[in-house]
Amino acid sequence: MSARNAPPPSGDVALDVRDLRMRYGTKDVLTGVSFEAYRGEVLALLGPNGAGKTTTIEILEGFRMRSAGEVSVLGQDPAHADEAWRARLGVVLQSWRDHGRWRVRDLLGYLARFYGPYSTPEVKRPWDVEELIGVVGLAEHANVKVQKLSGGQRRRLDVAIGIVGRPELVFLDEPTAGFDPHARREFHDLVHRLADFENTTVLLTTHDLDEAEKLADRILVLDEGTIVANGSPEQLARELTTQAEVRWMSEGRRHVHAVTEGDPTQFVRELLTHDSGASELEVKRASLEDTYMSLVHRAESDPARRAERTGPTQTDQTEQTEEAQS
Ligand SMILES: Nc1ncnc2c1ncn2[C@@H]1O[C@H](COP(=O)(O)OP(=O)(O)OP(=O)(O)O)[C@@H](O)[C@H]1O
Repeated sequence: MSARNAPPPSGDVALDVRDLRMRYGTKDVLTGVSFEAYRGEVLALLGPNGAGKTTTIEILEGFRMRSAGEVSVLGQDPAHADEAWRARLGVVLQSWRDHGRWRVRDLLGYLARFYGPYSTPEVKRPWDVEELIGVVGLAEHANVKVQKLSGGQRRRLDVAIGIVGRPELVFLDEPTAGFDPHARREFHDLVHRLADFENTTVLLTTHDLDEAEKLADRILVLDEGTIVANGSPEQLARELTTQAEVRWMSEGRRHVHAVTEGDPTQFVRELLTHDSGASELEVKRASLEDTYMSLVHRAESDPARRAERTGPTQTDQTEQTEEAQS
C-alpha cells in the first residue's frame, strides 16, 4: 500500500490466520497466532530469535504442517493446496545454496518458464527476465555464475527467484541480511514497487527495526509463540506509556518532561506561553526500537505468559525450590 495507514481494501484478504499452533515434540512454539493481511499490504514480522517467525512463514508457505488452527493463504489451506496455488506465491528463504554453476540470466530464464502455464489475463506470468534482472539490480552480473556472486548479490538473486512468477503474495525471510546500505535502499524501493504497482502482498521477517519501520504498513511482533503487537509503526509507538520526551533549556538549566498522554504539542504550547526564556526545545518521540523492547519485555515478564510457557507444574516446582533455598 502506498499510503501508510491507508484503510485495507475491503474484503480483499490475502492471508487469514486464526489460532495457529505449532508443537515440535513436547515444545509449544506457536501457541495461538492470529492475524490477517490484505492485498497490497506490506507486513513485517518481528520477534527475538526463536520466537517462531520462520515456523509461521513455513506453515503459510505449505512447507510445514501445523499442529492446529485455521490458515487461509490466497483463499486456500496451504496444507492441501495445489501447484496452481503455489505458482501464485513467491518464497525467499533464509538461505538458498543451489545452482552455483548456472549463470544468473540462464537460471532465472529456466525458472521463469515454469510459470508460463499459470499466466492469467489479470496476471501475466512470468516476469520478463531482462526487466527483472534490472529491477533487482543485477544487470551487470547477468552473465556471472551464481557461485561467483557476492553475498549481497546472491541475496538479490534470491529475491529475483522469489518474484519471477509475479506472485500475488511474497514471503521474504530476512531478505536484506548481508545487504550494504545501497542494496538495502534498492530493495526497499523494490518492495514498495511490488506493493504499490503490482498490488502484491508482502510478509517479511527482519531483525532490523529501522527496516520494518520504513517498509511495513503493519508490524506484527511475535514473542514466545503469540502476537504481542499488531499495528502500524505509529500505532505501536503509541502503545508505550511514555509517548514523547520534551527537553528544553531555561535559565541555564536543562529540563525534561515526559508526555505520557495525548499530543506533546499541547505541552509545548503551554511551556512557551509560561516560560518565555525556554530555548533549545526538542521533542523526542519513542522510537520503534523503544516500543519493541518494551513490548517484548512486557510479554516476557507477564506471569500468565510465563506460566503458560513453562507449565504449572514447572512453575510450582521453581517457586518451591526458590522458597526452599531462601
Ligand atoms: N524442525 C524443528 N524441530 C524442533 N524444533 C524446531 C524446529 N524448527 C524450529 N524449532 C524451534 O522452534 C523455535 C522457533 O524457531 P523459528 O526458527 O521459527 O524461530 P525464528 O523466530 O524464525 O528465529 P530466528 O529469528 O532465530 O530466525 C525455536 O526454539 C527452534 O529451536
